[in-house]
Amino acid sequence: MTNHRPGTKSTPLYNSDHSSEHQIEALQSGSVPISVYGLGKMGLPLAAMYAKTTENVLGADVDPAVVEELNEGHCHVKGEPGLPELVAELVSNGALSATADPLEAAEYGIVHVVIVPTPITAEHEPDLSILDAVIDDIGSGLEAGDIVIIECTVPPRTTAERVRPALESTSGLSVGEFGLAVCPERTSSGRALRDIRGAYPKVVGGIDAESGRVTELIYGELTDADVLCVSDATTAEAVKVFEGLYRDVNIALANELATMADELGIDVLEAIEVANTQPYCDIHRPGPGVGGHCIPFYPYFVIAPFETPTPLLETARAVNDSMPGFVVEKLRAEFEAEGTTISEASILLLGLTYRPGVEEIRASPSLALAQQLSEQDASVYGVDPMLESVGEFNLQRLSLADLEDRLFDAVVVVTPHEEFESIQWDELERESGQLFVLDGRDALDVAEITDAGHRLYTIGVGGDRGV
Ligand SMILES: NC(=O)C1=CN([C@@H]2O[C@H](COP(=O)(O)OP(=O)(O)OC[C@H]3O[C@@H](n4cnc5c(N)ncnc54)[C@H](O)[C@@H]3O)[C@@H](O)[C@H]2O)C=CC1
Ligand SMILES: CC(=O)N[C@@H]1[C@@H](OP(=O)(O)OP(=O)(O)OC[C@H]2O[C@@H](n3ccc(=O)[nH]c3=O)[C@H](O)[C@@H]2O)O[C@H](C(=O)O)[C@@H](O)[C@@H]1O
Repeated sequence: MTNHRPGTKSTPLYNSDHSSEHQIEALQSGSVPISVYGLGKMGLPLAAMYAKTTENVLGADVDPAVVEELNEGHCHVKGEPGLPELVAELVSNGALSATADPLEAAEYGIVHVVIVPTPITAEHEPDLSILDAVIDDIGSGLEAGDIVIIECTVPPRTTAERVRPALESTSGLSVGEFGLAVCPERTSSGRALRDIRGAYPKVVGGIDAESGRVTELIYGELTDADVLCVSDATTAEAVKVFEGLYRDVNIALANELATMADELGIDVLEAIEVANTQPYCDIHRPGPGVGGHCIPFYPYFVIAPFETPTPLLETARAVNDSMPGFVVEKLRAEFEAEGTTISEASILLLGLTYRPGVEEIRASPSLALAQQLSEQDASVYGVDPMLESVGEFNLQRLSLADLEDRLFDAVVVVTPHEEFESIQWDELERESGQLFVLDGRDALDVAEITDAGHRLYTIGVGGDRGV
């Protein structure tokens, strides 16, 4: 991969004297080198889409295995339709390559796209240490005419008050000499290429007007959808976080209503489905918890850094975090009702990642479930076809094949991977009495479970639908 820094074929976009048409032509012809920092579930598809458009992307990732796999034309991200083929094509034609040295990428790119993890700490504070490290790397290679685009999700005001001063101090340049903007990634794993290509508008907010203009021009070439330019960088950050807050609060509403199913004596899922026929109603789906490193984390990007009280966000987090406990209590009550105890039980968790088809375990409900069940001395087992190792979980790993000759007292459907459709429920048995099946995601065929003679409890439905 040759270096296209200014002085050769490179064409800076920020403060460019060229026409927009010339800038777009330069972008499309490989004269605008792009550096993408973070080649994970979001960064790799994004780098690929940038490379497809600009033919000149250097990805940077601190994980040597990620870099090595990419440079061999392999796609380390699972479950993204079209991505393996696209990565292979782009690497073979020289449009995409990777380095384990972010400093090399900082020297290389004119456009610097940042999409690294922005997790929270154990104390529920935003952890921007990785972002800080990348920004320091970029600052060391930043040149006049460059632009930095923050795609990772960050607390509002981060770009204006944390990223900008850091870039200015490490580069010795000021905004006005380089650009800085926010274009939050709104994509979902499992449909990343479709989403990035344009399932919905891209949102762009610049630290200054020229940054907004350049970023709008770039994403206008990347996406088929609209590019919505908002007032400033902080507004763009807030748009992304607000989407996640809406989802967490809405899921909490569904979960709270689901816990009422037994007392109401109705199928709450049916009530939700019919309520949602009203165009102003969009109650989400209840479940055994809310996982991933997005939805459960984003509320803390507002709760922690700001003084304004956020009782709704905190209550929603508490409701969603209580759902694994709701499942454990259901199991305990079931065993108690039959005269046994959870401490004598052998319990199987089906699905350990946070949602089907995505190889991510952060904040997965199964983490809390395994921990809480183990604390009650239950024997806990877990199956997940997406995971090679389950060291983070307090349970014993089983394969789907292992289920044939095992006896369980209860099975909990936490994350219904499509591989579980092959389970022969009539072959699952308990040493004595009925197997108790708790369906956390309304994923099972009721008749199949009850015809097999098992007891079924579905979150949101209660214990006796269809039987
Ligand atoms: N996963 C998702 O569904 C979505 C995630 N996002 C946001 O995108 C960002 C990234 O998320 P994911 O791609 O899911 O994370 P990920 O954990 O899948 O990938 C992150 C990648 O960054 C690399 N990395 C870590 N430190 C680095 C550094 N200092 N320099 C360069 N690379 C480094 C890691 O090795 C890893 O390959 C986060 O801010 C997240 O909130 C936004 C929309 C959707
Ligand atoms: C509004 C929205 O759909 N946001 C998406 C979300 O993707 P993510 O991969 O986190 O999946 P998700 O479907 O939100 O699920 C998160 C968690 O919530 C649970 N969940 C989800 C929806 C629901 O009705 N009930 C429910 O319990 C899921 O099981 C999972 O454990 O968060 C992504 C992100 O911001 O990282 C975002 O880009 C995605 O578009």
